[in-house]
Amino acid sequence: MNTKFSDSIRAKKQAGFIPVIPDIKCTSPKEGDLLRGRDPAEVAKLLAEAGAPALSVVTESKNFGGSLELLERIATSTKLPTLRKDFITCVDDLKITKDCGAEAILLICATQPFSSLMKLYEEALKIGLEPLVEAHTKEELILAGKIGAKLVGINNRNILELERDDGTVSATELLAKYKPDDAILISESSIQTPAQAQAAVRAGADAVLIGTAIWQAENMRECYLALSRGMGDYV
Ligand SMILES: O=C(O)c1ccccc1NCC(=O)[C@H](O)[C@H](O)COP(=O)(O)O
Repeated sequence: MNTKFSDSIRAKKQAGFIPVIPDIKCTSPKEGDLLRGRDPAEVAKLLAEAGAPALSVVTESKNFGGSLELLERIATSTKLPTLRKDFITCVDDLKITKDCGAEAILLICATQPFSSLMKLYEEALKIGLEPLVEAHTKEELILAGKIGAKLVGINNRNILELERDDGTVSATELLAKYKPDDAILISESSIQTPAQAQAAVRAGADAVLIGTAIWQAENMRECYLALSRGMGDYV
């Protein structure tokens, strides 16, 4: 059985690194094609070998070019705990995610009312998936606390604008203090440099989730290593 998503993040942090979760995303609604001919599963392998504690795979197809097949390929080939990022709306989505071999599932506060979020949260735990509850405002972080979330994300961008807005790490700096006390906090999106990854950690994040900067780097491995050390002038 794979290590739990949250345990893997904790272990990387205890080893003295910034736990950087690479986001395997084929297309960015803002930047276009990120693959540029590369096989995303091979990239996932490369980043796993560079020391990633966990992976995120965007499965939404229309805007991000993802798929469940890709999730399954990556979850089964890397053996790293894998998060499915998509707009999850029903219990069937959870079962399918588990069947693909994922360990964690994204639940977005902005996309549904409290009652359905709560139901999905409880069902995810029953099925054996760790729910990452994603917030973009103070109110949503308070909601995450009411749900009892132990894994919380601050998306520095507004996902309802499909990543076309210019988020910055200052969203994490402003909001981190509202996260539930005992939750692991992940700062997501718009982190481009080691200094920004450091800033997220200084603000209270336990981990960062980074896609575009790694995909656009000339040397993905070196970029990954610089981000996880929080230093260097890569990117
Ligand atoms: O995060 C979401 O809510 C989400 C839901 C469905 C599809 C995609 C979604 N987000 C995309 C991302 O997670 C970003 O790619 C990720 O945070 C990395 O951002 P960046 O480093 O700016 O590419």
